[in-house]
Amino acid sequence: MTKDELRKQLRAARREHVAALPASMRTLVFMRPPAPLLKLVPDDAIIGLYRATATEAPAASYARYFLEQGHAIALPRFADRRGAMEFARFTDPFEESDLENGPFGIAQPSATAEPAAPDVLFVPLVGFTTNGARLGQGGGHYDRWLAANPGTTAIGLAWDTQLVDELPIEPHDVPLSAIVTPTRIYGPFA
Ligand SMILES: Nc1nc2c(c(=O)[nH]1)N(C=O)[C@@H](CNc1ccc(C(=O)N[C@@H](CCC(=O)O)C(=O)O)cc1)CN2
Ligand SMILES: Nc1ncnc2c1ncn2[C@@H]1O[C@H](COP(=O)(O)OP(=O)(O)OP(=O)(O)O)[C@@H](O)[C@H]1O
Repeated sequence: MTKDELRKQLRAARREHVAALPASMRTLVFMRPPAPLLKLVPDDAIIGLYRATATEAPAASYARYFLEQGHAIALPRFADRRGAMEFARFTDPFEESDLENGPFGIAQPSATAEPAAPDVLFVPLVGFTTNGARLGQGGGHYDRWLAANPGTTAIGLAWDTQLVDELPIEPHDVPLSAIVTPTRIYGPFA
């Protein structure tokens, strides 16, 4: 199957999976990072997160958790749809008062928010494999950012239905260090 065919199938599976979850359940998963993964997070690490869409694994509790642990939080920001992805500080994960509408229909830090490059980056995904391969939205945003910032530890957050046996891998695809689902931790991979 091509990446586009896989995306179509996996997005549909993700939508159905989330629609079948009671709203109360959706808010109770991904409450905080599992202990084995915290070993990948240095005390002074800047934590990159994302502002989840309705069907992605929710990342809001992680933002609040890491903020309370004293970490700086950063979210993706785009000047416009064609621009490169950068990261900027997210200081209010409780009220989200410092976010504004972004070009992909995803809230993002305002243009005046201070740039900050994550050391540990939690990423959304469309599909993943047990050994850390990742299929994204197809924009190449994360792959390009990770190629330009090679020291970054990238960790996927996903629903279990996003697991696939195999993904077509291209040379630019950057593997994940670990993936967290509501039932499992895959990795950390050496
Ligand atoms: N929550 C979130 N934030 C993110 C990403 C993401 O995947 N999820 N990105 C990852 O790169 C970057 C934004 N880039 C994006 C590139 C393409 C599409 C996109 O094609 N979205 C589909 C909708 C897919 C669906 O929800 O079924 C679309 O607009 O048709 C979205 C974001 C950074 N921020
Ligand atoms: N490091 C890179 N340098 C230049 N182009 C890149 C790089 N990484 C990815 N691309 C380009 O981005 C496009 C999308 O790539 P791909 O289908 O692998 O995206 P994805 O992994 O699903 O998306 P994302 O990384 O945003 O989650 C492709 O045209 C690819 O050539």
